[in-house]
Amino acid sequence: MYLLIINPRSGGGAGQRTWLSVEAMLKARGIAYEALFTESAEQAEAQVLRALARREDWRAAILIGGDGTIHSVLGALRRRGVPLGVIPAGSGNDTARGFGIPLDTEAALDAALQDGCLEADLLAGTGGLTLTAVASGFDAQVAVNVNNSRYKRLCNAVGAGQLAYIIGILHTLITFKPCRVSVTLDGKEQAFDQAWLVSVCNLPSYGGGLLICPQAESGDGRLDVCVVHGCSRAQVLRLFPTLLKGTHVALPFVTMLRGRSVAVRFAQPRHAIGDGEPLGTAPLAVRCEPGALRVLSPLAAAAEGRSCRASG
Ligand SMILES: Nc1ncnc2c1ncn2[C@@H]1O[C@H](COP(=O)(O)OP(=O)(O)OP(=O)(O)O)[C@@H](O)[C@H]1O
Repeated sequence: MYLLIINPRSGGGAGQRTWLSVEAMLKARGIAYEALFTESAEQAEAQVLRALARREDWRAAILIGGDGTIHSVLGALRRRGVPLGVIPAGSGNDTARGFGIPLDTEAALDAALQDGCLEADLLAGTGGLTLTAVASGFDAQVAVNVNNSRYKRLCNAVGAGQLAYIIGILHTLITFKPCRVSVTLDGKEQAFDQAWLVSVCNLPSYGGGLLICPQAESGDGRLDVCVVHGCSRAQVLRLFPTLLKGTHVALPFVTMLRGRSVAVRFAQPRHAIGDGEPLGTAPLAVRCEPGALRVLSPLAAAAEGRSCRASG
């Protein structure tokens, strides 16, 4: 029996449209499932826990939504053995990208119905559990500004969602002031002056494919950290296109770190987001929780040592 978890509102209504086509595919293939529509991020974890407790023969929890929806159910799936399948229906879909899950609905359903899964780490700490990245500073401020803006609604209404983020970057670039940050990695503290952002990653990309930590691997028991510091506004602006290929790692004002736990303390209050959802402005403390989640992934077949079977 499969549990389908659906956020109809994800991707501006893509969740509902995707569900309708998945429902038709499941019926056509004669696959047994129960559908659970989550009402809000706050209630989702309890809804999923209740559903999981109702029976013991769940083969997988297949989620239709974006990274924010996945974020809301991580607590229910952590260390539970029921693997997570993802049918992307968000605007960013960085979880799907990180696990090699196709963006096409039928191909993603195929990936969720096969048995190969990966043991994935989670980021635990400030704001609970995160699967993709905890971002703080400039990038989080862009997300907060875009979400609170009128231009986001205007851009979405004309089908130009990406444009809202370009406007958001320019808008934030004018107002944001870098400041000193202390980054304590596995107990060792380093300080960076004029810091723009510190991103703590479990998967390589955030923001819809921006490769902020291109070397990050979800199952290596480590978190990857990207610090952007000591650069001008023009250099930050030029940094964004390089994130599409992850070539920013070679720039002199970018420092990449790797470890098991990290604490981030900016000299000024700075916003943070986890899986694209707001986490507030408190200092961050994040640790890697190895193998806390099983994810159904087409990459499982090629992964040595960290692949698992959904039925096992
Ligand atoms: N489980 C849930 N059920 C209902 N609503 C949710 C749930 N989780 C989050 N939400 C709300 O729905 C919004 C959209 O969901 P989601 O983040 O999955 O899609 P998105 O923002 O379009 O895509 P992405 O996160 O991939 O960019 C979230 O920002 C949040 O406000």
